[in-house]
Amino acid sequence: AVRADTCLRTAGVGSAQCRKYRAGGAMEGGPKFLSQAEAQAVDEELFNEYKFSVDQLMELAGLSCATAIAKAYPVSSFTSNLPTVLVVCGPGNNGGDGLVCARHLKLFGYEPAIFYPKRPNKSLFENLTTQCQKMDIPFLSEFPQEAEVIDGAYNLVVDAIFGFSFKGAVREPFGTILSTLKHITIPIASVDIPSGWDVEKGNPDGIQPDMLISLTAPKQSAVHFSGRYHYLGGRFVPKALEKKYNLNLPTYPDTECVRKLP
Ligand SMILES: NC(=O)C1=CN([C@@H]2O[C@H](COP(=O)(O)OP(=O)(O)OC[C@H]3O[C@@H](n4cnc5c(N)ncnc54)[C@H](O)[C@@H]3O)[C@@H](O)[C@H]2O)[C@@H](O)CC1
Ligand SMILES: [K+]
Repeated sequence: AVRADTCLRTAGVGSAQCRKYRAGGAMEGGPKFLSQAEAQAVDEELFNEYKFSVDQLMELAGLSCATAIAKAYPVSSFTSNLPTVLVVCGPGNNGGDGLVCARHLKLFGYEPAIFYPKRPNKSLFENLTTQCQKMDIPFLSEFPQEAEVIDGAYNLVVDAIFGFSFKGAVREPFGTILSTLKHITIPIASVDIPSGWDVEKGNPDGIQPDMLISLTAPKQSAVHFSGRYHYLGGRFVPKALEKKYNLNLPTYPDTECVRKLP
């Protein structure tokens, strides 16, 4: 859990950010911020004990991301002719969330394009890819090298490269991609964790997204998120599992699949 001393070190005594946290873990009255091991344990339990399938939870996760994006960046807020969005997908389940998110964004009236350079040889990801292709969502064959090209062609970048299983130094081609994303001026919406950030410690030299959609529960690195919009999504956690891990999740409004966090 996030400790008050981490908060004191990074935000300073008496800062608004610091006062939000208390020793031992959670934000005052708010959700617990998970370590990498806790996030992986909750994940395993959802699949092994509660018998959810990956497809099920990925669909809800990706829908949450598209919904949160539509709330923070409605199509009408974009100034360009077309509501274009670039969705960058990584090699694991975070990338799968990105594919689902792109499909729902298309249904919500956006014009997503996907860059998906490392595709796992599994039917789950192949099917999600086919669904997007058949919905006329273009897949880019190359990543734009210049930040200005991305700024000119898109209104928003969805970062679905790495989630809670990211470890160590970023390997190619994602190092180059993240370096370019550090220089764009359009907003980045990160799925679960800003890619390239240590799941617990963050990364002060990494990308600085404008939006973070924490799935299931925020991870410890979310303390370092300084963008405008922090949403919680993934409204699928059974009460007994929430209790076991002391997740202290906030309630979602009526039938919403996301909620804004302070
Ligand atoms: N537990 C949950 O509650 C759910 C999790 N979901 C998503 O699943 C994500 C976790 O998915 P995964 O466990 O598949 O892992 P990730 O998608 O976080 O990443 C794993 C992939 O990244 C690669 N990788 C790791 N470190 C790297 C590095 N330094 N350089 C280059 N490549 C690296 C790994 O080889 C692997 O292919 C979550 O963050 C969330 O987005 C959702 O799909 C559904 C529900
Ligand atoms: K991400």
